[in-house]
Amino acid sequence: MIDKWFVIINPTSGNGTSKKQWPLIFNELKNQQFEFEFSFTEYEKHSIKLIQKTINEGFKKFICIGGDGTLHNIVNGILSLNSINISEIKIGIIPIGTGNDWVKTYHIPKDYKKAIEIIKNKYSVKQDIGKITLETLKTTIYFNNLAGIGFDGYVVNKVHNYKNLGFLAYLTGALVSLTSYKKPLLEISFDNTIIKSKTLMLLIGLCKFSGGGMQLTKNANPADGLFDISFIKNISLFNILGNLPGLFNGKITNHKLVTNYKTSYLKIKVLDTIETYIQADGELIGSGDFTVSILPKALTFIVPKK
Ligand SMILES: Nc1ncnc2c1ncn2[C@@H]1O[C@H](COP(=O)(O)OP(=O)(O)OP(=O)(O)O)[C@@H](O)[C@H]1O
Repeated sequence: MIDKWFVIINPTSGNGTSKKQWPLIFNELKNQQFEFEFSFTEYEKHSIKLIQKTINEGFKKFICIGGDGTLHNIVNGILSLNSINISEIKIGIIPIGTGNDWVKTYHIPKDYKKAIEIIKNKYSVKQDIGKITLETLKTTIYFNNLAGIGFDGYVVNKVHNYKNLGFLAYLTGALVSLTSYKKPLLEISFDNTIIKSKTLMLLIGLCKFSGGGMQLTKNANPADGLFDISFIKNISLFNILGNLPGLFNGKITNHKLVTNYKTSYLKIKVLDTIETYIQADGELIGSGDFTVSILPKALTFIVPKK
């Protein structure tokens, strides 16, 4: 086992801010007596390979410098390695992304010096992880923040056009997408419930925030062994504009058009031919039928002490 940290930097995250800030972060890590090695990601999803390689070399402590997509890839790299003792692995985060949604649940600050101080303190929590199995591709994808099918996936598909708008990128993407999106007919089964309906979106949450700070699931708790589900049949552009603050302060989950559930397993079937978009942690992962199950307290993250 190697006691040094391994730092993974996505130089493209936050519209290139990671790359610009790296020399400052490097110096701060040295000043704070961190012993570490590091690597930049060189292409999409490279952090999956990087983390697997470094785990195989014996590293157990990681620092992720990037946004939600980089963390998502790191989580996927770890969980798809079957042969390791995952409980020994710890992940700290210096958030430099566009949305930076996962860190908001834990109040990890964007200021890199404060984020490094938190990592140095090494206080950690175990968090639930979601596991998605896509039926057509027979692939498994893990998520640590929130997944969804429908309009939110459609927005993720468009949002790269607006990343230069920072945290407003997701809201802008959503407003621009509302007129062109077509609702698929879904069958959503969990526990003793079956919902068959045209669906604007189905959100499957572990943590509280998504879409650049929006709160679209109710009472999300990342370690209760349950997903927080929001099912939205329909909502008009007019309704969204009228409820704009509610998207960010969580009040939207009380809207009569939003239904909330808690469960640990769901099965989703697409009953028509309308194209579907499934997103996990803001990354588009596929389409079609899928199942989602929870892995209780599967991964350890370094967070501020409450
Ligand atoms: N060297 C690279 N070149 C191109 N893309 C990369 C590279 N390294 C990583 N990526 C991809 O960059 C994407 C975006 O990264 P990330 O989500 O961390 O930043 P962001 O989009 O700015 O932030 P957020 O997800 O918080 O909005 C990820 O899907 C990842 O696969």
